[in-house]
Amino acid sequence: MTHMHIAGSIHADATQGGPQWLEVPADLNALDTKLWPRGTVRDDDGRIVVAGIALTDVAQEHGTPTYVIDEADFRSRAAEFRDSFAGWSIFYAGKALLTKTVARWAFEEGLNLDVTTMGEMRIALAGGMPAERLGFHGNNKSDEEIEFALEQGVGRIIVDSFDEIARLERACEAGGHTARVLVRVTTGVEAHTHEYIATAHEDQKFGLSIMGGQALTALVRCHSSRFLDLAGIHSHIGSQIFETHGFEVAIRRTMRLASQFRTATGVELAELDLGGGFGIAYVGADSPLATAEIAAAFEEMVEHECRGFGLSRPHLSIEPGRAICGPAGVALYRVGTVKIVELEGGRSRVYVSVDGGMSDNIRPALYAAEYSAAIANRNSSARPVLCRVVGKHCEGGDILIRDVFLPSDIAIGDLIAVPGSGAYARSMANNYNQIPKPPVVAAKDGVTSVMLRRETLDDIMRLDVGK
Ligand SMILES: Cc1ncc(COP(=O)(O)O)c(C=O)c1O
Ligand SMILES: N[C@@H](CCCC[NH3+])C(=O)O
Repeated sequence: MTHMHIAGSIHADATQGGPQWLEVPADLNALDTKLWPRGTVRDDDGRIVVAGIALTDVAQEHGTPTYVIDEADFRSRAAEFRDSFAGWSIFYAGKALLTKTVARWAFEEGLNLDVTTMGEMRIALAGGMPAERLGFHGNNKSDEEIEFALEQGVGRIIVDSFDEIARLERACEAGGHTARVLVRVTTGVEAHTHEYIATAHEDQKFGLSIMGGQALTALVRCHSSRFLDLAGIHSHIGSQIFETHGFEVAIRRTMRLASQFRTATGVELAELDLGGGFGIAYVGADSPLATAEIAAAFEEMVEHECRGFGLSRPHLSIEPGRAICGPAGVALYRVGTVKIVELEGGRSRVYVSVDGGMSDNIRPALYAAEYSAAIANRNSSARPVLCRVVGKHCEGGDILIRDVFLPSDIAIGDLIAVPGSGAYARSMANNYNQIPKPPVVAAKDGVTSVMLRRETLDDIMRLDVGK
């Protein structure tokens, strides 16, 4: 196999769609610490070691693809939010990654949990998260979900529409419950992130508009309901956000809304929930703020707006998901084929196919999300080659990593580890091409334990009850 004419082996070439910013790494064996679970190293044999266990051993024990979650890393990030945002309520967003074990970790670290469906509620409760520590989200909660939440004593329901308010009141009346609610509002903030994960601009499905007046109407409506106990306002501007400006605007607009509510009712709202959205590093060029910096900025912004509107400081909440579980997770794949595709002008591109793809990580296909990767089973002194890491699905867009430098001796059987895979990978996994979903394995002190077992083809076959 020759790599003589591989474009991008010298530098990333924009004419091939290679990003200009992607620098040729000086040492492909070095691990950029901001991308990997804390404490990840290469051992003397060149194997990547996460939480004290070599990924080669993980692959041997659990097969590939597999998601590995470093328990200590998850817990340390949870604790960082708890400690940096002292006095705030932290709701870990279970949509990012939820298993019973993960719910228990969140609980043990003093966090609450944000859930969006019956399934998430059931897993959270089964993991020992007390119902009163759950915040129930969703723009189309079913009667069944609402009744279940009320019966279990879910701590708060974040209402998203007038239909839901009416549905919730009916369920409260029928079951003799009172529901503590927050009203999810759209602040009109254009969060600097992918369109599909920005959630506060006007023209999308979540929340009730501040600008259009529905948010205030909904707050007053909940306040005057004998079945609802209005806690306050909820705003979530989007996800994978690196700067605080969008939050600043959201805080100003929600505080203004709280002040308008006070004018309308004479009552000050007790709580403001600012949602999640804190970005993480997927590639070297990403530089997220430290949790403590975000907390300090938020405190200052809230204080400023409270002063401006003459409001007392409400109880504050946030809902980080990705920032807690994302960096804790690594996806492990095995290389199955390496193909050199000839391009125009005598150039070529290296396609490295792994044994997973868009069924276990839909994010690159859905959001053009970027990832990085490293060979996990060995060191290599071969020169860096710009590669495209692709999956095994029947889809040209089944690209896991569009551009990444890997050593030119990458070969069949090598293990590829993709950091930042703890969030929204397994939780958004699907069975495209009837591929079973990979397991999620917790790693701690050199030992792994399966949190979610690998789906089997039998599981999939059993669903097919046709003749
Ligand atoms: C209401 C709500 N809260 C919290 C989150 C968690 O977001 P992230 O994982 O970006 O922190 C989301 C997802 O975007 C969400 O929709
Ligand atoms: N699923 C999105 C983010 C969260 C959307 C939920 N509101 C992602 O993978 O980045």
